[in-house]
Amino acid sequence: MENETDQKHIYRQQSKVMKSDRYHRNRHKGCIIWLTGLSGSGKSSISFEIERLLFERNVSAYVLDGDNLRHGLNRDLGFSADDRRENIRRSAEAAKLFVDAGIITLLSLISPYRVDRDAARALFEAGDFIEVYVKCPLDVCEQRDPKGLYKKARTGEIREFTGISAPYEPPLQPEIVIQTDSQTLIESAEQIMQYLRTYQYLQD
Ligand SMILES: Nc1ncnc2c1ncn2[C@@H]1O[C@H](COP(=O)(O)OS(=O)(=O)O)[C@@H](OP(=O)(O)O)[C@H]1O
Ligand SMILES: Nc1ncnc2c1ncn2[C@@H]1O[C@H](COP(=O)(O)OP(=O)(O)O)[C@@H](O)[C@H]1O
Repeated sequence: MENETDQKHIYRQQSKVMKSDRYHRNRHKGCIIWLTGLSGSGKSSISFEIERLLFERNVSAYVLDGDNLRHGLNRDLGFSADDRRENIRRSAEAAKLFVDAGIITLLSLISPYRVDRDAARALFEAGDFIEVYVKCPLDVCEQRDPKGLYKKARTGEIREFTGISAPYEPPLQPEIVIQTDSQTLIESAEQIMQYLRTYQYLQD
């Protein structure tokens, strides 16, 4: 690390507001719901649907969407394995700030490499990280092709496209698996809402 010496002189500052204080005030926990899956599997649709459902219940929730982050914070990054790793690292660090603030944070990123997702998980306390595998066969994603990207990947106009010319490693032990080729969007969102209620992320 180029600034290892400088890092030695940086100290963590402690908030006077405890995590439990926020939980009691907000009546819900802060956590990260990490949605991983192929392009077109349904990550964004599900995230924004849950954000709306939670908002209607007066729960603080916010979506950090991979596409949107790549317009700002991550605009300098492409799709090589190294750039994806940095994309995921920065996004996870940003999400951690939201979680510390007590917000239910939905992060939808293809995040194709297991090692990168595991590194993200390691940033969070046990129970604060909910990995959701948004599972959908490649041929169904390709048929949906909501942005016409698979077509471009097949002609070679887009290189290193996940599922076509770059790998996707499915999670081994995600907290939730959502099968979006056999469910409606509403059913998929409800599956995550049910998890939040069952494990008391929501108090009422
Ligand atoms: N080469 C390549 N591979 C995959 N995806 C591509 C590529 N080029 C552009 N896009 C568009 O970028 C979105 C994926 O960005 P992410 O930040 O989620 O990707 S990653 O987590 O860093 O792998 C992805 O969004 P979603 O379709 O919502 O998944 C695509 O719209
Ligand atoms: N159960 C489901 N959950 C989420 N999306 C679904 C589902 N069934 C069909 N879809 C459709 O699949 C597409 C998924 O696109 P999108 O949410 O942009 O995926 P991603 O963010 O993973 O690229 C949308 O057109 C959506 O309406």
